[in-house]
Amino acid sequence: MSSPPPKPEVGVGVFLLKGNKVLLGRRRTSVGRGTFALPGGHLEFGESFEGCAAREVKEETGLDITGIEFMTVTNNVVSEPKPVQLIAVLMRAALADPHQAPVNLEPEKCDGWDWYDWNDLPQPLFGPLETAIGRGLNPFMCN
Ligand SMILES: Nc1nc2c([nH]c(=O)n2[C@H]2C[C@H](O)[C@@H](COP(=O)(O)OP(=O)(O)OP(=O)(O)O)O2)c(=O)[nH]1
Ligand SMILES: [Mg+2]
Repeated sequence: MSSPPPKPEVGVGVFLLKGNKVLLGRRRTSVGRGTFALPGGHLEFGESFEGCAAREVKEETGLDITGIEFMTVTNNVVSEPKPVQLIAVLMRAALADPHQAPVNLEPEKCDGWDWYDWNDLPQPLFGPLETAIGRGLNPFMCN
């Protein structure tokens, strides 16, 4: 008998904006390894999207964020290294302290954080992020 398909995962990703730049880090984890993605992670039981965004950014970068707003939801099936359906709630936010610098607090998951010009994003982007931007998502535009 074949095993049942895996349950979809719910994640929250954060466009952290500074001037015309966005914070990205290259993933070391198996899903999307080697691609540039937003800080973020899995929604915990009972958590709000804003709460998850603030917690994950703090855990991964040490940064405190403010002005956290919902942008959109993505829904992707990734087949490597194993099939998984990723539901990502994408938020945007700003630095609470514009002088605070990111620290790579989970080096087993990320090569390091850096600010990238929105008009000159690094490649390759994490698939679900690439898809959302390719559809016209722009966190610098009002919605
Ligand atoms: N970080 C991040 N995750 C994203 C993006 N787009 C997207 O679909 N996701 C999905 C992939 C994962 O299924 C989910 C959680 O993100 P993650 O892979 O960074 O999770 P994590 O290890 O930091 O989380 P955790 O288990 O420690 O809570 O969100 C994105 O741009 N950035
Ligand atoms: Mg993460």
